[in-house]
Amino acid sequence: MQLNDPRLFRQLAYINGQWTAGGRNQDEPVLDPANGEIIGHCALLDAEQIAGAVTAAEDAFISWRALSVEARGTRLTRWYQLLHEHREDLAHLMTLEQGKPLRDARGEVDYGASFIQWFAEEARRAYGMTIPSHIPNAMLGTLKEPVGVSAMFTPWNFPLAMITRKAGAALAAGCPVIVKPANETPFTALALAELAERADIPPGVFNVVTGEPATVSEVLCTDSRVRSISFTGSTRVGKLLMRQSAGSVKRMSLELGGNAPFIVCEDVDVDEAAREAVAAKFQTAGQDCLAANRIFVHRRIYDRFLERFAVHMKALRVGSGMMEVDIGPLIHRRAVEAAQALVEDALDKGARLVAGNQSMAPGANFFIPTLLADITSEMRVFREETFSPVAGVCAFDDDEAVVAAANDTEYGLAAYVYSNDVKRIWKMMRGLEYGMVSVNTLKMTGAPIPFGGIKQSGLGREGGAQGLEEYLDTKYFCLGNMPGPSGS
Ligand SMILES: NC(=O)c1ccc[n+]([C@@H]2O[C@H](COP(=O)([O-])OP(=O)(O)OC[C@H]3O[C@@H](n4cnc5c(N)ncnc54)[C@H](O)[C@@H]3O)[C@@H](O)[C@H]2O)c1
Ligand SMILES: N[C@@H](CC=O)C(=O)O
Repeated sequence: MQLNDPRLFRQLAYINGQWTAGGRNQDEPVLDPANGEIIGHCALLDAEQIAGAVTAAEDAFISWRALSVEARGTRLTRWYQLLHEHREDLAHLMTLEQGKPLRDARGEVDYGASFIQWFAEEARRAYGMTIPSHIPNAMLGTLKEPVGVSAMFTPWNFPLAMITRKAGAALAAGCPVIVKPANETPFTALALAELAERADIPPGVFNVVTGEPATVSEVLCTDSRVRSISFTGSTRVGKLLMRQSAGSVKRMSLELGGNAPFIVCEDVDVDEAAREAVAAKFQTAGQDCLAANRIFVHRRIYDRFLERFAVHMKALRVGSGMMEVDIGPLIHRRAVEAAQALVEDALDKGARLVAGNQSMAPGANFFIPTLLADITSEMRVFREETFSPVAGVCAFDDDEAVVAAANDTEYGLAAYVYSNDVKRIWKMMRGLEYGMVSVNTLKMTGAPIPFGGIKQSGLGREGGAQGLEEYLDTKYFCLGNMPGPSGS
């Protein structure tokens, strides 16, 4: 691997400021999804080593929380700057292990770094309040205090930004962090640890543990010293972590699956809406919790929309993320097989294949963008998060029915509406049971916004002022028998 700074490529876990090999030196290979070649190995820590990370974080909590908000902010700002200085290396590492096009990986470094900068500043505004007293001669109020050791499980689709969106908030709030990156993408996380060390984030404050997911989650979710669990990934694993954490009643932040509806009304520019829908569907090869999963198009423009969608979709270049492409490989072969199974299920149940020829795939882990028309709610492609470049489209006739169809899912993360009629937009936006609704634009995320879902898409919010709250407890105080305003 050719990095400008080879020290960013770390194959050991990072605990208490020490690069740590697995128990009995155990490790596992990490593969390049574009060609299946081994990029390197990551340590498989045992339960005792992971408990050691909790001890280190708990010890570090005392001095980290005691630092002034400026002192923590200075270190976070330095970390943010280092991410920018090493943008190219971080993007290369990310493309190697995740597969996304280099251009997208560079975008993710910028996106991920922006959370660190945001929270370095936002922590200054962790205000408590005073409360007009109902008790004679008492002063009432609240303080904000860090929750304590925070463990975070992060996914392979955004190996950098999902760490910084959680860790930036926790560190700024005064909480030490233990990150468990996805086993598919540990190297970006370990490079972040190297940069955290260079930014003078003290030992024990930012730890990265790698290992068997079940071993790591068993330790971190059941240890009562860990006060908060944050997870981004599938709803299935989110529920598992909730169950594991219930015994020690932890703070839970969950950013789980989505099944985003993308609603296109008949009053829009059809070609433009089709172009946007293609971008919304195929970002990160469809492996994105915000990806448009069910595309509802008004019947009056349905045929033209399908035609324009197919044109824009076919223009997408598929290949290794190291080349000039729009779509890289899926994360592994299982994901390709899962996509194929979704397509077969839809075709068996009457969907129409408009475009998508899998025989053109440039390798075993690639999936050619596929467009299915006339999907129905009986099909898996409608009910499940496809997490692949498979687009399902269906026609609608009236607004109330489309909102009801869009809400016909256990998920509630993001929804898109395209229309030029402000009253219609407002009505749909209020009716959609989603944590985030984006109108006439794809670009909705960023550090200042409260990212998150309702229903089985999760709990809590990341980013914005709300993102900091996830790592703060409210302490109420009542000072009794105080002198009155006159000093009496
Ligand atoms: N919301 C997101 O950003 C996001 C990201 C990745 C995956 N997903 C979901 O995952 C599905 C496909 O991905 P998959 O097959 O890898 O899903 P998965 O649920 O098997 O795994 C998702 C992630 O969870 C981790 N994981 C698995 N078991 C765990 C455990 N016991 N403790 C802690 N972590 C554990 C894995 O390491 C992996 O990184 C998609 O349908 C999508 O819903 C969502
Ligand atoms: N694309 C999302 C991450 C979920 O997969 C984001 O922008 O945060």
